[in-house]
Amino acid sequence: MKYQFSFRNISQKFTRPVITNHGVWEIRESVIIRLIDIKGKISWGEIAPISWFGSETLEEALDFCHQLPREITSEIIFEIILKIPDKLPACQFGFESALENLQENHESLNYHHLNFSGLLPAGKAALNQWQNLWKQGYKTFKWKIGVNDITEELAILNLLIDQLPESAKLRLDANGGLDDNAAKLWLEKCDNFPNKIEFIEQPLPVDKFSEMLELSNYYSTKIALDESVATLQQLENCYQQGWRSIFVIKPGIVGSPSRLRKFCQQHQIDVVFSSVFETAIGRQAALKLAAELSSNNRAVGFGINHYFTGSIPNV
Ligand SMILES: O=C(O)CCC(=O)c1ccccc1C(=O)O
Ligand SMILES: [Mg+2]
Repeated sequence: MKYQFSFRNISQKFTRPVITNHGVWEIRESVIIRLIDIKGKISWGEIAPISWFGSETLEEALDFCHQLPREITSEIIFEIILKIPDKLPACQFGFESALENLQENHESLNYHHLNFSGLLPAGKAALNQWQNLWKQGYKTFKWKIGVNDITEELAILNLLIDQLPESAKLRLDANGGLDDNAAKLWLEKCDNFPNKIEFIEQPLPVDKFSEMLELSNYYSTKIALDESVATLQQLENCYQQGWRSIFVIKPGIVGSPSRLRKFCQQHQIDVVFSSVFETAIGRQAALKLAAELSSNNRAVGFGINHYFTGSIPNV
């Protein structure tokens, strides 16, 4: 049995640039891969790296694809996929999920029971955007912080909390952009609204693990690690070091789906699944994992497909 392998680099413009503590993100590039088996059955996969988040770069992913043969026998395809190095986590996800797609029928796919979190724009733009998402059924929102001056952001948070309906929940995502003092200010503030704030995501940079562990023991507002657990190795590491609060998992860059399943089944961790702004191809594979492995009924950070202008290009 033989598989035909091909791939293509695609790029899409965000409807509105994504602004985080890391800067302004305007264009999403990824690699779409295609496997065709001998019967002509086609399966897609997506490699959507975010190098500033700890995955490989797009160039490294493309280099990996370039060195693969265009025709792969079934004996070696599993070999290849199992041997993708850990420094290429987005490739591990793309290839393994493409192969899984070939092996199963799609009717088993059902993630309609999941709740979704909607992503608000940073800054005061959040104040006139949540209504739109609320109308579409979102009850959980995520707002980026650590982007503007903290006094200004804390004032916007007050307004946002006043405006949001009783049952709405809010997550704050600092993308590692706070210092110790700012993190404490935010956590103190959030402790005053225990029914409104679900958690603060990645308050401090990745190298400040023990400080975040300390903060999570001191404040009642939950802390979710995101950048700190971008890949499976990091996830395993933070778990070993005693993290028992929330873990954000971005399947698109975390690495091998089968290894992720194993980890989640072995350890009862509190997880939030989240997108890497992938196309419908990566999204479907990621949501499948979210449906299987989500815990505590936490909303998944996958908004709707309104991130990009235009439709998904032909591949
Ligand atoms: O998690 C979500 O709710 C949306 C996705 C998201 O915020 C995100 C998307 C791409 C890269 C980084 C992040 C992030 O959580 O920091
Ligand atoms: Mg985050």
